[in-house]
Amino acid sequence: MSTHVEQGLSLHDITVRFGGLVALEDVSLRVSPGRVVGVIGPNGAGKTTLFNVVCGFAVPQSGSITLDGKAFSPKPHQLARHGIARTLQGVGQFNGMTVLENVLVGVRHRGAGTAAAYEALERCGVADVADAYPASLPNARRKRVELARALASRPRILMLDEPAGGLDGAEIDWLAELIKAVDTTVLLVEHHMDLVMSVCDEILVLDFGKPIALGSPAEIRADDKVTEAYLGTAA
Ligand SMILES: Nc1ncnc2c1ncn2[C@@H]1O[C@H](COP(=O)(O)OP(=O)(O)OP(=O)(O)O)[C@@H](O)[C@H]1O
Repeated sequence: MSTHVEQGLSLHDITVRFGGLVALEDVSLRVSPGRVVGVIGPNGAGKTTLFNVVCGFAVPQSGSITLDGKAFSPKPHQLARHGIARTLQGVGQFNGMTVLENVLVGVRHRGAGTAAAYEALERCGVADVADAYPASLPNARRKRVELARALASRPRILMLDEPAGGLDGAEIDWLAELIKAVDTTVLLVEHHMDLVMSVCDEILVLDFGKPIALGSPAEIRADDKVTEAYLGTAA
């Protein structure tokens, strides 16, 4: 008799429709503990929708999600309770709070405190702006603060939504090193192919909502369907 329980986050045959448009069609994905899993695809492929499903911002018409083998219905306000932290495409920070106060929002519920917030800010190289207001910072620094906010809760699953957006080469290199160094499971939705290829253990490729490939970076690079999907768009 097997007592094996599937650890981590799994999506099973997820379908999401917006009216007549199928944004995700029968998408399955397993995000095992400690892995960095990337989701890529041309514009409109369904990447953000998949991220939104895991965060509870979008509810699938069919399919299911499990967390450590148990049925999971994500709710945005309950993610922290399940050890899931996310960054958003924009930099969703409260402008009326300082950088430190923003990061504390991520740790307060877990009984940790200022030390954990500073540790995350230091790790992301932005402890020097702890007392600044996010709006006064350049985009790249704000994105680092957003990462610090997510990391400060010491999540077991870190979800990153287009973290490379708007960053230059040096910042993307820094981000790649950070993702490789975090000892947590990562689900990364990203356009920047070099970043995805350099940090991911496994990559899911979506095209018009359909999963067209799943494999290691080397397998994805060599997959003709993936090349076709990208060459077939103007992006
Ligand atoms: N709330 C919504 N209402 C209607 N259609 C939507 C909604 N959200 C997404 N879509 C549509 O679903 C499809 C998938 O969109 P999604 O944003 O998930 O793709 P994406 O891969 O993240 O694209 P991009 O790379 O451009 O960010 C697109 O055709 C999009 O127009």
